[in-house]
Amino acid sequence: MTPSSITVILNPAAGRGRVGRMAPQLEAALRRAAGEKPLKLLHTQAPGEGVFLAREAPVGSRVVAVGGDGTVHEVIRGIAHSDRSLGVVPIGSGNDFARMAGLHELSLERSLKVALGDKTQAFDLGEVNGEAFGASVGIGFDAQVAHKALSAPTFLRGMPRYLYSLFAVLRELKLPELVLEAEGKVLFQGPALLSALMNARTYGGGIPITPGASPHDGLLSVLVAGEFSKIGVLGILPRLLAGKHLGHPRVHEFSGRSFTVRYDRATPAHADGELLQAQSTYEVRIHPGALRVAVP
Ligand SMILES: Nc1ncnc2c1ncn2[C@@H]1O[C@H](COP(=O)(O)OP(=O)(O)OP(=O)(O)O)[C@@H](O)[C@H]1O
Repeated sequence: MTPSSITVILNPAAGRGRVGRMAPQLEAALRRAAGEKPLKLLHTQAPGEGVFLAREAPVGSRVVAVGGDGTVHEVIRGIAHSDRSLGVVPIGSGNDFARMAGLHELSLERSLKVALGDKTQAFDLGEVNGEAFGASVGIGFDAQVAHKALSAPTFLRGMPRYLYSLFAVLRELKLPELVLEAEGKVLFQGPALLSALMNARTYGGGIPITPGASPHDGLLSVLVAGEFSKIGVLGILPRLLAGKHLGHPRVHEFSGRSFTVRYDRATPAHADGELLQAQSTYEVRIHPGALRVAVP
């Protein structure tokens, strides 16, 4: 369906500042791709602002996120459960939402055309503690590493920053106790390294945590990594990166529409790679087909 108008939300900080550097070129290309369609170009000024800008977009419009998963996440939160549709021009570091939607390998020119185009598809929409998400929720170790990275020395960037944070978390590793429930039934109980509740197959920039997940099956794919020692973590990480972790006896898989994830303490979590306020309980569910996304 043709959107009534198009609002483009650019995050100048995304892709380590690439969107900001490319902004004049991107804006010119967007105007060309929009042709006669009414187009509004907005830049976020600060983290979180994308939610509000997207919320103000007109009824029935297309809201296009130009940036990475964080930008897409904010736009999704702003348009969830409305009649607005999402366009994505993936210029981030991770781009797992774009990967899920089959957009990440398009040329820039093609991805602009697709993001502004009329073809859309219904995607399942996630919800964690009342807030929408698109691709992933991760709770535990991976979120702790992301949290630690916020306070890592500023001279460390990219992979060295990640490795520094990973070993800092590993040094103090003390697993929380997890109870995972669905429909009143306990599915897992015990110490847990991490849990992932996924719409997408990947998170963290292509890590295939739930290779069987689909954003069109009306279900969340859930993975729990149970009790792992420090050495055990170092053993499972390379398997995880290669998508070879599923046969491991302490890795458990579930699927369903709604889960309660309860920890014995506040445990860090992220949604689409964006850190959430740490809680001890996360209610996670899926709304089948609730998000319309522009696709090739
Ligand atoms: N004007 C801004 N200045 C600084 N940060 C911003 C601004 N607008 C948004 N942000 C924040 O920038 C962060 C990074 O954005 P985003 O995730 O889109 O890019 P990325 O990190 O390069 O990509 P990915 O998440 O795919 O790895 C988000 O947490 C978002 O809230």
